[in-house]
Amino acid sequence: MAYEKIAVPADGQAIAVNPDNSLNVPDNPVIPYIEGDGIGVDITPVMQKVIDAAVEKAYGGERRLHWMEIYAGEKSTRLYGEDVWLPDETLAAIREFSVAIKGPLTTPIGGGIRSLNVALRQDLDLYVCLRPVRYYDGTPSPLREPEKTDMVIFRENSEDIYAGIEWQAGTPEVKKVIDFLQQEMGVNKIRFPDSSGIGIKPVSREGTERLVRKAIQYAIDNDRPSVTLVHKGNIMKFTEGAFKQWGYELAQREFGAKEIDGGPWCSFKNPDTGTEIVVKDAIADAFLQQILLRPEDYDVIATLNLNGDYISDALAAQVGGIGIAPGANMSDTVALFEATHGTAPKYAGQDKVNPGSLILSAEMMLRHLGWVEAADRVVQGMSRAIANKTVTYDFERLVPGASLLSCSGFGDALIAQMA
Ligand SMILES: NC(=O)C1=CN([C@@H]2O[C@H](COP(=O)(O)OP(=O)(O)OC[C@H]3O[C@@H](n4cnc5c(N)ncnc54)[C@H](OP(=O)(O)O)[C@@H]3O)[C@@H](O)[C@H]2O)C=CC1
Ligand SMILES: O=C(O)CCC(=O)C(=O)O
Ligand SMILES: [Mg+2]
Repeated sequence: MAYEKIAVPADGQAIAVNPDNSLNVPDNPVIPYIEGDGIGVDITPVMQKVIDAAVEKAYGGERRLHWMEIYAGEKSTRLYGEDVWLPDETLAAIREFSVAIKGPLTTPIGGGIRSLNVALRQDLDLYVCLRPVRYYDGTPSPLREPEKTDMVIFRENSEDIYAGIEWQAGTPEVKKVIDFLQQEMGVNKIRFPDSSGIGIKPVSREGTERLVRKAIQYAIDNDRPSVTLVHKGNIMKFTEGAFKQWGYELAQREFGAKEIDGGPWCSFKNPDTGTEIVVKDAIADAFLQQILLRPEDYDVIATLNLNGDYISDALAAQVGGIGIAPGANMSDTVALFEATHGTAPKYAGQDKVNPGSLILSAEMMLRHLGWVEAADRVVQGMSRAIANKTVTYDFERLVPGASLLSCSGFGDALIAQMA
């Protein structure tokens, strides 16, 4: 496809998706990347340098990523025009090249601009937000035994209140919605109808099933002992309660799970290893205290969009903070890797923040490509740099005796530790 502002590297090749959704990865794949707003300018080049070094060390020049810049957010408005936050060709490039990575993008609070991060997920139907949470030795943590936190979050990425269906208080539109609810639906529980904004929370069986299916399959493929459906179904019965119900039904119907002691928990044998996988559920508020008190009880987490957003940052804090928490947004054919944190605007351009989150997101990307030798080197470099206490400000302020490195300095320390 011909692009207007995107320069496709002449010596790179597109990753192809096979009919069974596996990837056909050439040795010179083109990887589209969005630099990101705020600290994107600091962390993205460091991530690229670390990943290039890991690939070089692993494959000695036989394999190389060909980075291709694509645009979204403030940089896009400078290039394409002041109202163009997410150009069509950015979406087209991610679709064409199948695997991409992005820095964080700003979403102003209130006002009319909706989240570009959410828009990317919705437009590309990247319905899984995958966020693994694990401990690296030496990382500062508020827990006594942080190594017991080892979870993988599957956050539903396309529905829930993130669908952005809402109307502002005081507008004719919200009045129409409230009139409809009161007059035609018999609703009499809107406490202050004249000054309410209204938001809608769609949660479907299809959306739930495709997410829970991925979470259970991940538990099978990675020999994990449990999948926990996290919801607030006691209050939101037909959305979060239905998510739980549909999740259990799917586990029984598609994976042959059987109820334990009359249910609703159920379990089945991993077809690959024969070990038992338990499918259970937890109510979101109780879950947030359980992860602090008994993190070892939880492995794979399947949850709705808003819960997943909260849980991601809370769990990240247990093992060092959002500065090193990685993630990916995935459909069956496209994967867009991204840090869990945002644009941290007060640190933008200072070469200060931790690039670990984006680097570990790229490490997930290498694994997704099947380039495990390079991915392993990234983990090795990260583990050793942290264990050596050569860290960025966020860790340095919490670790006695640590040496303070800049964002780029940490990238270099990580590279120096790779075999
Ligand atoms: N996927 C995305 O692109 C996301 C975008 N956003 C957007 O980002 C903007 C800012 O959001 P905000 O709520 O401030 O959240 P941020 O995640 O940007 O920052 C919150 C705090 O987290 C810490 N932090 C974040 N990133 C790093 C890092 N790389 N290294 C070390 N510490 C880090 C800093 O803590 P401290 O002050 O203690 O140093 C920072 O002040 C908003 O517009 C929001 O919508 C938010 C989340 C995700
Ligand atoms: O899009 C945003 O501005 C925030 C998104 C977010 O917090 C997340 O995806 O974790
Ligand atoms: Mg978030």
